[in-house]
Amino acid sequence: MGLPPAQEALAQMSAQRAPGASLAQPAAKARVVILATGGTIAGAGASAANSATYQAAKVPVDKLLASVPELANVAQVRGEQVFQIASESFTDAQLLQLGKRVSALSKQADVDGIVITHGTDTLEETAYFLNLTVHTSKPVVVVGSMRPGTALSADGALNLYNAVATAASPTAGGKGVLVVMNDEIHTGRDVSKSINVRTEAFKSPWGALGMAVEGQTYWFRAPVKRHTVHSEFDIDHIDHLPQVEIAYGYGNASPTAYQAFAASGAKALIHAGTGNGSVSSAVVPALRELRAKGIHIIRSSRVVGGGFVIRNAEQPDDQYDWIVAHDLNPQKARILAALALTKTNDAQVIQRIFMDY
Ligand SMILES: NC(=O)C[C@H](N)C(=O)O
Repeated sequence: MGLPPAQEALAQMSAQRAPGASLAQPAAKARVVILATGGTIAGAGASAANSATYQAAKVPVDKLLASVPELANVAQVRGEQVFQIASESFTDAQLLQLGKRVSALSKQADVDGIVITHGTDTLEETAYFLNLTVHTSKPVVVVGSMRPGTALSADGALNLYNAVATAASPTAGGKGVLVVMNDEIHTGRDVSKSINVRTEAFKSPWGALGMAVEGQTYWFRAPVKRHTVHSEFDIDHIDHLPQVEIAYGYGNASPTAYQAFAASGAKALIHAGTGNGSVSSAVVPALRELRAKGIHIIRSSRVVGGGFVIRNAEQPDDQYDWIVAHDLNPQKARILAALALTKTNDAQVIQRIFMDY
C-alpha cells in the first residue's frame, strides 16, 4: 500500500539527504552587540551582604558576559567597552559618543540588536536621548541593575539575559529604545528610576509596554510619541548639545539658582516646579527677565509618579512666552530641550516639539 502524498514526499526528502544532515536547519541566532558603560551592573562589593555599599563600574564587559553563559541560548553576543563609569557622572559628550556608536552599529548588516549596560541613576536620560536621536528600527535595549553582581540575590544577570532576549527578538523592532529591568519592558521615553533601594526600581507613569519572561517577550501596548526613524533629530548630525540646566521649585524658593545658571551660559532653564509646574511669586519676575534676555523657561513638575503640566494653567505661558514640558520629568525635559535647541530658537516650535516627543 502506497504512502499518503505528504508522507511520501517526506520519505523521498529523507532518502536524498546526506547522512548526518538534518531536515530543517535551526534558525540562526540573532547577533546582539552589548555596549558596556559601567554602573552597578558592572559593580563589585566587598561581601555578598553588600547590596548597597559597593563600587560601580568595576567589571569589564567580557567578564560580565562570561558570568551569564545562558546568553548564548538567546543570541550570538559580543561585547564592547565604551566607558566604565557610574552613570551619575555621564556627560553630554559621552551621550553623543554613545549615540554615534549605537547608530553606526545599527547600520551594520551583521548586527540585529544592541544592548547598552548602564548605571541606573541616569539610565532614563540616556534611553530617552537614544530614543530621540538614533535612526534605526532594530531593537535597542538599555539595562542596568540595582545590586552589584557580587551581592546576594543580584539582579544584573537576569536583567541582562532578559535585555539580550528582547534585543534578539524581531518583535522588539520599531518600538523605539527600550529599557528592560525586573522582567518589565519599558519605553525609554516614559521610564524613570522611582526608588533607589529596590530591584523593582523602574516605573513608567503610563505603564510598561510588556514583559520579558524566560527569554520570551510579551507585549501589551506600544509608544505613540515620535521616536527613532520618525524623529527630526539625528545623532549622525549632532556634535554638540546646547547648555540646559534644571532648577528646583520649593517653599521659600529664591531666583538665585536660575540667575546663576543663566550667567553661566544656559540657553534654557528647566523649572522643576511644584504641582502643575507652578512657580513661586518670588521667582516669577526673575524668570520673565531671563526670558526677555532670550533664555527659554520650560515648566516641568517635580511631582514623581505621573501627570503632565498644562499650558497656561498656573502661569500665563502665552503671555510670558514660556514653554511647558508636557509629561516629561525635569531630567528628560533637559534632554529634549537641548536637542530642540540644535534646531530652533523659537519658543513655539520648541513647544510643538515637547508635544510631539
Ligand atoms: N544602580 C546603579 O547603577 C547606581 C549607580 N550609581 C549608577 O548609576 O551607576
